[in-house]
Amino acid sequence: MESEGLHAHAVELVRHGRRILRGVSVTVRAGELVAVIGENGAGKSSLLKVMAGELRPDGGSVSLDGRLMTALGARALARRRAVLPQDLALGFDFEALEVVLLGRYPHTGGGESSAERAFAMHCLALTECAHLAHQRTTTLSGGERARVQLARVLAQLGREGEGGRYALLDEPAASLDLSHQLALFELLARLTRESGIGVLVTVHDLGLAMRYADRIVVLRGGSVVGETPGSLDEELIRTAFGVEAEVRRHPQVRHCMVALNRVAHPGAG
Ligand SMILES: Nc1ncnc2c1ncn2[C@@H]1O[C@H](COP(=O)(O)OP(=O)(O)OP(=O)(O)O)[C@@H](O)[C@H]1O
Repeated sequence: MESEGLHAHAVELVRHGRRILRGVSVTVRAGELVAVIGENGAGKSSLLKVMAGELRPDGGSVSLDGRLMTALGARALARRRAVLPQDLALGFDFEALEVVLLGRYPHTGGGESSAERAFAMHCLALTECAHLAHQRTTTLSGGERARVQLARVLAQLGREGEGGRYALLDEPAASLDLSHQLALFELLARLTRESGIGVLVTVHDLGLAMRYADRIVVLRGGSVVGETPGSLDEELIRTAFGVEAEVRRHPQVRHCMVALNRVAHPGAG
Protein backbone atom coordinates (compact mmCIF):
# COMPACT_ATOMS: atom_id res chain seq x y z
CA MET A 1 0.00 0.00 0.00
CA GLU A 2 1.36 3.44 -0.93
CA SER A 3 1.99 5.60 2.11
CA GLU A 4 1.69 9.33 1.58
CA GLY A 5 -1.46 10.59 -0.16
CA LEU A 6 -5.08 9.68 -0.70
CA HIS A 7 -5.29 6.56 -2.86
CA ALA A 8 -8.08 4.67 -4.53
CA HIS A 9 -6.69 1.34 -5.60
CA ALA A 10 -8.58 -0.83 -8.13
CA VAL A 11 -11.90 0.36 -6.70
CA GLU A 12 -15.09 -1.41 -7.70
CA LEU A 13 -18.48 -0.01 -6.80
CA VAL A 14 -21.83 -1.68 -7.33
CA ARG A 15 -25.08 0.13 -6.48
CA HIS A 16 -28.43 -1.61 -6.73
CA GLY A 17 -26.93 -4.29 -8.95
CA ARG A 18 -25.25 -1.77 -11.27
CA ARG A 19 -21.47 -1.67 -11.66
CA ILE A 20 -20.63 2.02 -11.28
CA LEU A 21 -16.86 2.02 -10.79
CA ARG A 22 -14.63 -0.55 -12.50
CA GLY A 23 -11.09 -1.02 -11.25
CA VAL A 24 -10.52 2.69 -10.66
CA SER A 25 -7.14 3.76 -9.29
CA VAL A 26 -6.57 7.44 -8.48
CA THR A 27 -4.00 9.14 -6.28
CA VAL A 28 -4.02 12.61 -4.74
CA ARG A 29 -0.76 13.60 -3.07
CA ALA A 30 -0.26 16.41 -0.59
CA GLY A 31 0.00 19.72 -2.41
CA GLU A 32 -1.61 18.40 -5.57
CA LEU A 33 -4.78 19.52 -7.36
CA VAL A 34 -6.35 16.62 -9.23
CA ALA A 35 -9.40 17.24 -11.42
CA VAL A 36 -11.83 14.49 -12.35
CA ILE A 37 -13.73 15.03 -15.57
CA GLY A 38 -16.18 12.94 -17.57
CA GLU A 39 -19.68 12.96 -19.02
CA ASN A 40 -22.83 12.85 -16.88
CA GLY A 41 -23.07 9.50 -15.14
CA ALA A 42 -19.37 8.66 -15.71
CA GLY A 43 -18.94 7.98 -11.99
CA LYS A 44 -17.23 11.18 -10.79
CA SER A 45 -19.41 11.79 -7.71
CA SER A 46 -19.36 8.10 -6.86
CA LEU A 47 -15.56 8.06 -6.98
CA LEU A 48 -15.43 11.15 -4.81
CA LYS A 49 -17.74 9.56 -2.24
CA VAL A 50 -15.66 6.39 -2.17
CA MET A 51 -12.43 8.38 -1.76
CA ALA A 52 -14.06 10.46 0.98
CA GLY A 53 -14.86 7.28 2.88
CA GLU A 54 -18.61 7.88 2.54
CA LEU A 55 -19.22 4.83 0.34
CA ARG A 56 -17.49 1.53 0.94
CA PRO A 57 -16.02 0.03 -2.22
CA ASP A 58 -17.16 -3.45 -3.25
CA GLY A 59 -13.63 -4.25 -4.38
CA GLY A 60 -10.21 -2.65 -4.11
CA SER A 61 -9.34 -0.22 -1.33
CA VAL A 62 -8.98 3.41 -0.33
CA SER A 63 -6.15 4.55 1.90
CA LEU A 64 -5.18 7.84 3.43
CA ASP A 65 -1.50 8.36 4.21
CA GLY A 66 -0.91 4.65 4.47
CA ARG A 67 -3.98 3.72 6.54
CA LEU A 68 -7.03 2.02 5.15
CA MET A 69 -10.00 4.37 5.16
CA THR A 70 -12.08 1.73 6.91
CA ALA A 71 -9.59 1.74 9.83
CA LEU A 72 -10.04 5.46 10.52
CA GLY A 73 -12.69 6.52 13.00
CA ALA A 74 -15.24 9.17 12.02
CA ARG A 75 -13.59 11.99 13.96
CA ALA A 76 -10.06 11.15 12.82
CA LEU A 77 -11.34 11.04 9.25
CA ALA A 78 -13.12 14.37 9.64
CA ARG A 79 -9.84 15.95 10.69
CA ARG A 80 -8.00 14.56 7.69
CA ARG A 81 -10.38 15.28 4.87
CA ALA A 82 -13.27 17.60 4.18
CA VAL A 83 -16.00 17.08 1.59
CA LEU A 84 -18.11 19.45 -0.45
CA PRO A 85 -21.01 17.37 -1.80
CA GLN A 86 -22.82 18.32 -4.99
CA ASP A 87 -26.19 18.94 -3.36
CA LEU A 88 -26.08 19.70 0.29
CA ALA A 89 -29.37 20.28 2.04
CA LEU A 90 -28.99 21.68 5.53
CA GLY A 91 -31.66 20.62 7.97
CA PHE A 92 -31.52 23.90 9.90
CA ASP A 93 -31.56 27.52 8.95
CA PHE A 94 -28.11 28.42 10.20
CA GLU A 95 -26.28 31.68 9.74
CA ALA A 96 -23.34 31.35 7.32
CA LEU A 97 -20.85 31.79 10.17
CA GLU A 98 -22.49 28.96 12.11
CA VAL A 99 -22.20 26.69 9.07
CA VAL A 100 -18.48 27.43 8.86
CA LEU A 101 -18.10 26.80 12.59
CA LEU A 102 -19.61 23.33 12.02
CA GLY A 103 -16.42 22.61 10.08
CA ARG A 104 -14.44 23.21 13.26
CA TYR A 105 -16.45 20.65 15.21
CA PRO A 106 -14.06 17.69 14.62
CA HIS A 107 -11.26 19.83 16.07
CA THR A 108 -13.07 21.57 18.91
CA GLY A 109 -15.90 19.21 19.82
CA GLY A 110 -18.25 22.18 19.70
CA GLY A 111 -16.49 24.95 21.65
CA GLU A 112 -16.83 28.38 20.12
CA SER A 113 -13.92 30.49 21.37
CA SER A 114 -13.27 33.91 19.87
CA ALA A 115 -10.21 32.40 18.14
CA GLU A 116 -12.45 29.81 16.48
CA ARG A 117 -14.90 32.48 15.37
CA ALA A 118 -12.02 34.57 14.01
CA PHE A 119 -10.70 31.57 12.08
CA ALA A 120 -14.18 30.87 10.69
CA MET A 121 -14.40 34.53 9.61
CA HIS A 122 -11.00 34.17 7.96
CA CYS A 123 -12.29 31.19 5.97
CA LEU A 124 -15.37 33.16 4.93
CA ALA A 125 -13.08 35.98 3.78
CA LEU A 126 -11.00 33.51 1.70
CA THR A 127 -14.12 32.56 -0.26
CA GLU A 128 -15.23 36.19 -0.47
CA CYS A 129 -18.28 35.92 1.71
CA ALA A 130 -17.32 37.59 4.99
CA HIS A 131 -20.17 40.05 4.35
CA LEU A 132 -22.63 37.12 4.48
CA ALA A 133 -21.51 35.88 7.90
CA HIS A 134 -24.79 36.71 9.63
CA GLN A 135 -27.15 35.95 6.77
CA ARG A 136 -29.36 32.85 7.01
CA THR A 137 -28.23 30.17 4.56
CA THR A 138 -31.79 29.68 3.24
CA THR A 139 -31.69 33.25 1.95
CA LEU A 140 -28.33 32.93 0.16
CA SER A 141 -28.08 32.58 -3.61
CA GLY A 142 -26.88 29.22 -4.98
CA GLY A 143 -23.38 30.56 -5.64
CA GLU A 144 -23.19 32.27 -2.24
CA ARG A 145 -24.27 29.05 -0.56
CA ALA A 146 -21.55 27.13 -2.43
CA ARG A 147 -18.90 29.63 -1.31
CA VAL A 148 -20.07 29.44 2.32
CA GLN A 149 -19.84 25.64 2.09
CA LEU A 150 -16.34 25.93 0.68
CA ALA A 151 -15.44 28.14 3.64
CA ARG A 152 -16.78 25.36 5.90
CA VAL A 153 -14.50 22.88 4.09
CA LEU A 154 -11.51 25.19 4.60
CA ALA A 155 -12.37 25.56 8.29
CA GLN A 156 -12.55 21.79 8.63
CA LEU A 157 -9.15 21.38 6.97
CA GLY A 158 -7.85 23.66 9.66
CA ARG A 159 -4.70 25.58 10.21
CA GLU A 160 -1.41 24.15 9.05
CA GLY A 161 -0.12 21.43 11.29
CA GLU A 162 -3.59 20.49 12.48
CA GLY A 163 -3.91 17.62 9.98
CA GLY A 164 -6.96 17.09 7.75
CA ARG A 165 -5.22 17.86 4.54
CA TYR A 166 -7.42 16.56 1.73
CA ALA A 167 -10.37 18.39 0.21
CA LEU A 168 -12.85 16.50 -1.98
CA LEU A 169 -15.05 18.90 -3.87
CA ASP A 170 -17.92 17.81 -6.09
CA GLU A 171 -18.53 20.38 -8.80
CA PRO A 172 -17.82 23.37 -6.55
CA ALA A 173 -17.89 25.71 -9.55
CA ALA A 174 -21.29 24.57 -10.81
CA SER A 175 -23.31 27.52 -9.52
CA LEU A 176 -20.59 30.15 -9.53
CA ASP A 177 -20.35 33.10 -11.90
CA LEU A 178 -17.26 33.45 -14.10
CA SER A 179 -15.31 35.62 -11.71
CA HIS A 180 -16.03 33.38 -8.72
CA GLN A 181 -15.14 30.25 -10.72
CA LEU A 182 -11.73 31.74 -11.40
CA ALA A 183 -11.37 32.97 -7.82
CA LEU A 184 -12.29 29.50 -6.53
CA PHE A 185 -9.70 27.71 -8.66
CA GLU A 186 -7.05 30.37 -7.88
CA LEU A 187 -7.77 29.76 -4.21
CA LEU A 188 -7.56 25.98 -4.60
CA ALA A 189 -4.27 26.25 -6.51
CA ARG A 190 -2.89 28.57 -3.82
CA LEU A 191 -4.00 26.23 -1.03
CA THR A 192 -2.30 23.25 -2.64
CA ARG A 193 0.91 25.23 -3.21
CA GLU A 194 1.11 27.04 0.10
CA SER A 195 -0.62 24.75 2.59
CA GLY A 196 0.17 21.35 1.11
CA ILE A 197 -3.51 20.46 0.95
CA GLY A 198 -4.36 17.77 -1.61
CA VAL A 199 -7.49 18.58 -3.62
CA LEU A 200 -9.68 16.24 -5.63
CA VAL A 201 -12.25 18.21 -7.59
CA THR A 202 -14.87 17.25 -10.14
CA VAL A 203 -15.42 19.84 -12.82
CA HIS A 204 -17.20 20.10 -16.16
CA ASP A 205 -15.24 23.09 -17.49
CA LEU A 206 -12.26 21.65 -19.36
CA GLY A 207 -10.62 25.09 -19.49
CA LEU A 208 -10.60 25.35 -15.69
CA ALA A 209 -9.32 21.78 -15.37
CA MET A 210 -6.46 22.35 -17.82
CA ARG A 211 -5.50 25.70 -16.38
CA TYR A 212 -5.42 24.76 -12.72
CA ALA A 213 -5.08 21.00 -12.26
CA ASP A 214 -1.73 19.33 -11.76
CA ARG A 215 -3.34 16.20 -13.16
CA ILE A 216 -6.61 15.41 -14.87
CA VAL A 217 -8.28 12.03 -14.47
CA VAL A 218 -10.81 11.18 -17.18
CA LEU A 219 -13.68 8.83 -16.36
CA ARG A 220 -16.06 7.15 -18.76
CA GLY A 221 -18.55 4.45 -17.90
CA GLY A 222 -17.00 3.98 -14.47
CA SER A 223 -13.46 3.41 -15.78
CA VAL A 224 -10.44 5.67 -16.01
CA VAL A 225 -9.90 6.20 -19.74
CA GLY A 226 -7.08 8.70 -19.38
CA GLU A 227 -4.88 10.53 -16.94
CA THR A 228 -2.82 13.48 -18.00
CA PRO A 229 -0.73 16.20 -16.37
CA GLY A 230 -2.70 19.39 -16.91
CA SER A 231 -3.54 19.27 -20.62
CA LEU A 232 -5.99 17.15 -22.57
CA ASP A 233 -5.56 16.07 -26.14
CA GLU A 234 -8.27 16.02 -28.72
CA GLU A 235 -8.43 12.22 -28.91
CA LEU A 236 -9.04 11.95 -25.17
CA ILE A 237 -11.84 14.56 -25.30
CA ARG A 238 -13.42 12.60 -28.14
CA THR A 239 -13.14 9.35 -26.20
CA ALA A 240 -14.51 10.83 -22.99
CA PHE A 241 -17.31 13.02 -24.31
CA GLY A 242 -17.91 12.03 -27.94
CA VAL A 243 -17.17 15.62 -28.91
CA GLU A 244 -14.78 16.96 -31.55
CA ALA A 245 -12.57 19.63 -30.03
CA GLU A 246 -9.48 21.63 -30.80
CA VAL A 247 -6.94 22.20 -28.07
CA ARG A 248 -4.60 25.17 -28.55
CA ARG A 249 -1.88 26.58 -26.38
CA HIS A 250 -2.59 30.27 -25.87
CA PRO A 251 0.29 32.33 -27.29
CA GLN A 252 0.53 34.66 -24.29
CA VAL A 253 -0.50 32.57 -21.30
CA ARG A 254 0.97 29.20 -20.52
CA HIS A 255 -2.25 27.16 -20.34
CA CYS A 256 -4.21 25.47 -23.11
CA MET A 257 -7.65 26.41 -24.31
CA VAL A 258 -10.27 24.20 -25.80
CA ALA A 259 -12.62 25.00 -28.68
CA LEU A 260 -15.52 22.58 -28.93
CA ASN A 261 -16.57 21.96 -32.51
CA ARG A 262 -19.30 19.39 -32.77
CA VAL A 263 -20.64 16.12 -31.46
CA ALA A 264 -18.49 13.33 -32.90
CA HIS A 265 -21.34 10.86 -33.19
CA PRO A 266 -24.68 12.72 -33.21
CA GLY A 267 -27.35 10.77 -31.42
CA ALA A 268 -24.87 8.41 -29.77
CA GLY A 269 -25.72 7.66 -26.14
N1 LIG B 1 -27.56 4.49 -5.57
C1 LIG B 1 -27.50 4.28 -6.88
N2 LIG B 1 -28.23 3.29 -7.45
C2 LIG B 1 -28.18 3.05 -8.77
N3 LIG B 1 -27.43 3.77 -9.62
C3 LIG B 1 -26.68 4.76 -9.11
C4 LIG B 1 -26.67 5.08 -7.72
N4 LIG B 1 -25.83 6.12 -7.51
C5 LIG B 1 -25.35 6.45 -8.73
N5 LIG B 1 -25.86 5.65 -9.68
C6 LIG B 1 -25.56 5.69 -11.12
O1 LIG B 1 -24.16 5.62 -11.27
C7 LIG B 1 -23.74 6.40 -12.36
C8 LIG B 1 -22.65 7.36 -11.89
O2 LIG B 1 -23.23 8.36 -11.08
P1 LIG B 1 -22.37 9.60 -10.58
O3 LIG B 1 -23.28 10.48 -9.79
O4 LIG B 1 -21.15 9.10 -9.93
O5 LIG B 1 -21.98 10.29 -11.98
P2 LIG B 1 -21.26 11.68 -12.27
O6 LIG B 1 -20.11 11.38 -13.17
O7 LIG B 1 -20.95 12.41 -11.01
O8 LIG B 1 -22.38 12.44 -13.10
P3 LIG B 1 -22.81 14.01 -13.20
O9 LIG B 1 -21.80 14.68 -14.10
O10 LIG B 1 -24.15 13.94 -13.85
O11 LIG B 1 -22.86 14.60 -11.81
C9 LIG B 1 -24.97 7.10 -12.90
O12 LIG B 1 -25.39 6.41 -14.06
C10 LIG B 1 -26.00 6.97 -11.80
O13 LIG B 1 -27.30 6.86 -12.31
